[in-house]
Amino acid sequence: MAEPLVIKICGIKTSDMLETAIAGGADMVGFMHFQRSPRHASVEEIADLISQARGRIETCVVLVNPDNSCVAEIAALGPDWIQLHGPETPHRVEAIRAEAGVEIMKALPIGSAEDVAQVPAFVDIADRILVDAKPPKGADRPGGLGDTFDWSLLKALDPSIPFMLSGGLTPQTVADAIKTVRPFGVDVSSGVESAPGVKDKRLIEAFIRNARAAG
Ligand SMILES: O=C(O)c1ccccc1N[C@@H]1O[C@H](COP(=O)(O)O)[C@@H](O)[C@H]1O
Repeated sequence: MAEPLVIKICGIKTSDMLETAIAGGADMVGFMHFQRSPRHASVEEIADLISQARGRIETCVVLVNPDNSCVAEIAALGPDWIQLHGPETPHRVEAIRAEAGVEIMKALPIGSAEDVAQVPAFVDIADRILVDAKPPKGADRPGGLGDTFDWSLLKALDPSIPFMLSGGLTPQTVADAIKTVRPFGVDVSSGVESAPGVKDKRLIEAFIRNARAAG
């Protein structure tokens, strides 16, 4: 039997929206710890959210090219996952994984066939691969921009490599994405917001409902 689709709602900042994701049936929530993000949450806020979520839904803290002290501070909060969403090399991902002692999801930006060719180098190092839209030149952050990418590029990926899909997904597009790309899971942030950093209960519920129906 096929594995059930993993649904991740990312950029949660409030207790209410965490409850919405849990009640809606998401598998995983993400908390951003990156100052330039409109979804940034402090270490203290993330600690409270992880406590609220523990044993109810998987938690993931998103970091961008973190130094060792940041990794240690976040790992001490006991998330299930750390998502690395910066230009971390395979060597650095390996070191962070050893340092953190939690599962690592490596986000990889996709904008060309060359980007897809980078994916296999991370497969045996990260616990999970997340593919995302490559940000435009000059973007102030490497993700969470609501941009999508040409999913047909992923046809070049070895079909035995499981991955999660992100990048501009919305309640309206997630079913098509699942049917077209056949990812292991889906991840959304901007597409379930009414304004940057402001999650919308009805959009979160609709995203989960539509993803489940398609997956
Ligand atoms: O959300 C952000 O601001 C962000 C900043 C830096 C790195 C990653 C970020 N977001 C992650 O990007 C993907 C896709 O997001 P979207 O659905 O296109 O908005 C997702 O994992 C976000 O959590």
